[in-house]
Amino acid sequence: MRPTTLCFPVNAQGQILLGRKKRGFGVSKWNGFGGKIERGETFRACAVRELYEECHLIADEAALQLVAYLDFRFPADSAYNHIGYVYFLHDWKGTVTASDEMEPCWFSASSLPYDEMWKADGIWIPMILSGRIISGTIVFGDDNDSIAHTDFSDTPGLLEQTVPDTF
Ligand SMILES: COc1nc(N)nc2c1ncn2[C@H]1C[C@H](O)[C@@H](COP(=O)(O)OP(=O)(O)OP(=O)(O)O)O1
Repeated sequence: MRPTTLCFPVNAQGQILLGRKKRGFGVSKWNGFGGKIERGETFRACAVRELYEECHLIADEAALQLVAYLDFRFPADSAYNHIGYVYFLHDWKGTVTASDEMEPCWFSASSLPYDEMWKADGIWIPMILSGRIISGTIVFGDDNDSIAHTDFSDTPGLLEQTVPDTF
């Protein structure tokens, strides 16, 4: 799978905007907004484009706050293997509206719907909500859904890699 981005808008009350995925990878799960990078894009350009496509918020690349680098591994089906950069966003233009891909909803940071999210989200999202900047590997089980293993470390000063030109 091509490299991805994931963006979590955070409003002035500290609420997090999630979207319920209507189709594709992770369908029916709540998640941040993002998707696969397109040829010639930077990670930040991908994050800005996907945010607009999925909930119609308009972001400036410079406003994206990089908080995590994740390496998602699926030993049972390596075609799903991918990396992703995760951003918080506190400043945007426009109004949140649904798209054909996501049904958006604001959640209190202390009551995110982890039961209806990717299973590892309940491990790493609390880390970034507490202010940590992390890099991690998440290894999924044979069902490509349960967690076999995770490994996270603090990486202050995290920066995006150059986009590989091999995907
Ligand atoms: C496997 O664990 C994951 N956890 C979380 N929280 N988010 C994940 C995981 N794996 C992928 N993601 C994110 C990364 C992207 O934001 C989306 C997947 O993007 P998608 O496949 O929908 O990409 P698009 O380019 O939007 O899709 P189309 O090809 O349908 O346009 O999930």
